[in-house]
Amino acid sequence: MILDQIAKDTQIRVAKKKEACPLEEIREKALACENTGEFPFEKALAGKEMSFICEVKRASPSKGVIAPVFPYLQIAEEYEKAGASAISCLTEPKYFLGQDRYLREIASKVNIPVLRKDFTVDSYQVYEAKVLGASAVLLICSLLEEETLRAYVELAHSLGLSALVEAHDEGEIEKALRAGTRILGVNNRNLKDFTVDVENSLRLRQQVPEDVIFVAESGIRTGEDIEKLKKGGVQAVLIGETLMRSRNKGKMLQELKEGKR
Ligand SMILES: O=C(O)c1ccccc1NCC(=O)[C@H](O)[C@H](O)COP(=O)(O)O
Repeated sequence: MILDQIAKDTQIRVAKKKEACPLEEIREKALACENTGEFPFEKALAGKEMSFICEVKRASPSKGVIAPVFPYLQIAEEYEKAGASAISCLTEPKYFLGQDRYLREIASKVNIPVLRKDFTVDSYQVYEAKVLGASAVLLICSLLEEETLRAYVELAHSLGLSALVEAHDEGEIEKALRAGTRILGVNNRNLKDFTVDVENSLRLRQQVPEDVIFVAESGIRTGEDIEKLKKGGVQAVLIGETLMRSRNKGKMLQELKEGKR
């Protein structure tokens, strides 16, 4: 499956990074960063209204290049201005054409929290996310053993980072909850055939307790999708392609928020 290939390549990427800046060094840098213990990402999603995590994404394995022109800072600012709750920034370079610097620059430019969207397979990446200025990291259940998942959730929390733990099915939701997640994302994209179905979030919503923030991820295209998810008790949505392909991203976000599109 594509996820296994991405994970293998990520391990190689992290090993190279460790040669340039060893784990102990990145750990010290992360510990030297400000930690107010306030968890801005979690706070941003915890309101009564539906929260919008808007993604800055150049490409993806399923869609190829989505944004041949990629003014990432401008996009992030447009999202913020249009009322995004948080930004998701891809840093994976091979399949998503992401860069660490996109995250660093965006996090220092906007006043809303930024999620580091990467394929976390090593604690190194959690420390690195903190150093880059992220407020949250993505942890994908299927990439991590339960004990490792728990350890990374705890590590993120100890650094003042939130963890968005991503699940695809009932079993992974149970695993995420046992690992102590406070924010659970259900990915509507089937990573075997890349089909998307927002019903996946609605179906799995019942399994997640009310005190855990529930995020629906992927394949969200219309105001109708948003309304359906709202009615189903979903607190936040993560939207990438629909916004990235729009010529006027701010307007698109506003219309989605109003349930118009
Ligand atoms: O999108 C892919 O092709 C993909 C393939 C393998 C692993 C992850 C993948 N997507 C990452 C995401 O989760 C999305 O970027 C995110 O949920 C936004 O989805 P969308 O709104 O459909 O762009």
